[in-house]
Amino acid sequence: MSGVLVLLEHRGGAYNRMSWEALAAGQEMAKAAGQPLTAAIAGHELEPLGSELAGKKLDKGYRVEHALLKDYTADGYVLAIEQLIKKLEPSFVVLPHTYQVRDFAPRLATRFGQVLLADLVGLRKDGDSFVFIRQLFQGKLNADYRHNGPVAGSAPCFLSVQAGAFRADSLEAGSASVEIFSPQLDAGAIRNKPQPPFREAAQTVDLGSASIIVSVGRGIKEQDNLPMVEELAQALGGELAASRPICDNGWLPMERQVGSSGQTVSPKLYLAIGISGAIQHLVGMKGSKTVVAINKDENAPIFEVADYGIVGDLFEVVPALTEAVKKARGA
Ligand SMILES: Cc1cc2nc3c(=O)[nH]c(=O)nc-3n(C[C@H](O)[C@H](O)[C@H](O)COP(=O)(O)OP(=O)(O)OC[C@H]3O[C@@H](n4cnc5c(N)ncnc54)[C@H](O)[C@@H]3O)c2cc1C
Repeated sequence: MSGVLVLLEHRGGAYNRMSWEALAAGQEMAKAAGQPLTAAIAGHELEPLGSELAGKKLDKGYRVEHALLKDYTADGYVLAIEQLIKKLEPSFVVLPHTYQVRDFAPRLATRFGQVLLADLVGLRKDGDSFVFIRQLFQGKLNADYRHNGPVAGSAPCFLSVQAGAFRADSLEAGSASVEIFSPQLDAGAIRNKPQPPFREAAQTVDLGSASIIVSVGRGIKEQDNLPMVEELAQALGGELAASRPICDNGWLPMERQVGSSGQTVSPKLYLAIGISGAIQHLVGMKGSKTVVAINKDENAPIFEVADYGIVGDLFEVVPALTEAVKKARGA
């Protein structure tokens, strides 16, 4: 038993970004452990995706192909991938922490008497083993986890990695052979009916292409206070965005949500106003060129990713900033 197996996810004939991030995590682990790296996709008629996978640095790729895998079902995926894992006997199985993975991966791990170590934000090598890092209490604590394995004959360690925790742009290119693996599947064993996939957020507002974003969090306290932040966004010529609680409250539409279950943005300027900086928010905006945070708590995690921080009451700072911007622009 040896090696790292990464399971990639695809939809509509394309991989999602988080799959490449999971593969980057797999490359890092394989390199650190000196173990082979394999990667797999499951579905039907996956040739173009297989060719794309062949261009990455890995030892081997697999297309887990069956007509019954054409549409995703948890039953189908668990049965098929279980067979691949039994054939390859990897030490680690790495997945992106997507909604689909949350649906089937715990059951897959249970088949091997394992749990899924979910939503990792990092890992490090410690002697012969790995330490995996997960966040607790809304990102206030980082916890270290170890797996007892790998030992001969033991089941693999199942891991899923959080969006943004590894960088897809650090993925190494290469040339790998990708072969077809045909699992034995029986229609009677697939009890789920394929459903339309869950969508994180409707994207009618394209925050992804905005160069200035003014983002507001729970520090704003009430919906009635939002126009104050809107005015700053307008003065700067930027788009208004928000953390999840603001959208969950219905104060702003879901498409303005930034984060792991919202949009991923990388503007030139990201203003975080009354946002604590939970990891689920940070993964959606940490690619921003310049981050300015306004928060009354000097220990708020947002300051760790901020280029400029203003420790203060947003109800004083925001109107003053809007005034200053208007003045500077001669408005
Ligand atoms: C599966 C999952 C997915 C999630 N996806 C997302 C996501 O996509 N996007 C997202 O944002 N969150 C997401 N979350 C929620 C996330 O964990 C946090 O709960 C959320 O980001 C917190 O939002 P916030 O920073 O606005 O609120 P809080 O954490 O409550 O922070 C409010 C901040 O405002 C500051 N503040 C208060 N009053 C003032 C004032 N007068 N002046 C200045 N500062 C003030 C406080 O100091 C505090 O730091 C997700 C959670 C889960 C479990």
